Amino acid sequence: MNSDDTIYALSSGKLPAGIAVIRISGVRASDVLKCMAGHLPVERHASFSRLADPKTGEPLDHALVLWLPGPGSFTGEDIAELHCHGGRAVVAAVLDCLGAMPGLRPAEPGEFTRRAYRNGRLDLVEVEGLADLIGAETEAQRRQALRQADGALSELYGRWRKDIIWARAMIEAELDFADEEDVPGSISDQVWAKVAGLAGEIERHLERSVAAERLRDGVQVVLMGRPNAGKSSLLNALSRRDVAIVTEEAGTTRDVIEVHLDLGGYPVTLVDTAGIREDAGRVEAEGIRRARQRVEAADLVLWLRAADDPKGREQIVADTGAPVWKLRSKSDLGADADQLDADEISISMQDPRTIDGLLIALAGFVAEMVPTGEDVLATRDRHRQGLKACRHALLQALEGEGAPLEMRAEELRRAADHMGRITGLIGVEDLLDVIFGEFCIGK
Ligand SMILES: Nc1nc2c(ncn2[C@@H]2O[C@H](COP(=O)(O)OP(=O)(O)OP(=O)(O)O)[C@@H](O)[C@H]2O)c(=O)[nH]1
Ligand SMILES: [K+]
Ligand SMILES: [Mg+2]
Repeated sequence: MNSDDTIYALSSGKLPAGIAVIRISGVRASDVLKCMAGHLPVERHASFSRLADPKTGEPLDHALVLWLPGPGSFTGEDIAELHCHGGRAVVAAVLDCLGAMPGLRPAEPGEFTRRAYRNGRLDLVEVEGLADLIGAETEAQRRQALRQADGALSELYGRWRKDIIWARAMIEAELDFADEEDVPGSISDQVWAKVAGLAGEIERHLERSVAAERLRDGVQVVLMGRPNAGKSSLLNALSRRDVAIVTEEAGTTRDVIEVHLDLGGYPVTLVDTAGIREDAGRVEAEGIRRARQRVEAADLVLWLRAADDPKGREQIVADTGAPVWKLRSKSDLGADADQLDADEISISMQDPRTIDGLLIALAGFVAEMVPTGEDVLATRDRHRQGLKACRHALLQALEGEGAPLEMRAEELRRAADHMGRITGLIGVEDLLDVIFGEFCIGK
């Protein structure tokens, strides 16, 4: 794979579609337009053109074409866009012609964005924001991803890195004067006070970022309970879809089933599990093991006991640090309301109001867990690891009081490097394949 090739790909979605957008990036982009559309349009103006096979002259389609010369384009290279009719045969014919042109080859997944990164159009945090924006399923996710893609998080990390570099420069300047006995210590005191302030700021940022990661990945709500408690029925009702199989047979669900919900703009992953019981067969036992595993990562557990199950009460709720909401399911089957424990919520598939009530309560819970407002927060484990390492180096520098200043300055250099690695300014080659592999072809 040559990174200087001109690359092309279908950048729009599944075919057939009304319109298909084919994107070409690289030095040969202008030749593509001249050969296939017969002319190079005015830059950044859409023009209507007849596309033809450059070899045979055979007409292929009528299309809107765009000429977006670098370096001000998305990739920083010359870009041509062909907005053709979205028929499978149309797109196949155009892609065939592109493939037959020398110096052109199909793009790898994420390769357009990779070039944008290489050409300094985006830093790594912005690239990740872009991936999140494409993956965003809810309104709150979209807002958070857009802020990140627009550079708000990069700006914060860039500012912190500059502050650290400044602190190091000041300390190193002090080193140069170290021989002179009566240099007042006040400048270095100020520098260390700033470093301490920054370490505190990073710590608070880390604390709040847990919520941002929840928003990115979705709040995990796990349904548990004995077999036949009505877990799969509840999953279907909450998601208003027929996702999980429901039968009167105990042990119907054997595997973990996930549904993604949008609750008031916030993403929720609802997880249905195998009913927990001791005398399960092999497959079911494996399902129960997986259920217990999922509960470890849960943000909330909904524990169901059926109103007509005398054993329901004995069942011990699984090991979890998450809050547990106790639901008494099938309440239409339980005769007397006094059986309801004070901390139980009563639900029934026969009464849609109970499901609506539960949905509202869930939406409230989820809204509490995810960040509010326009906070700019770390959204990934990668950011968190980098920030922790940076903060650790800052603390080392601060605690080194009495140690040679050279060593403390070296810790500051490390701290700045950790920060630089988050945005991709420093030594990230090993990360690139993972990050760009997240994208689809055509982005
Ligand atoms: N009367 C009544 N029946 C219900 C209610 N909810 C579920 N059921 C019935 O209870 C049976 C079991 O429901 P499921 O949703 O499969 O229960 P489950 O907890 O997923 O069961 P397993 O996957 O086997 O652990 C089915 O026959 C459902 O139709 C309810 O609110 N009222
Ligand atoms: K069942
Ligand atoms: Mg089930």
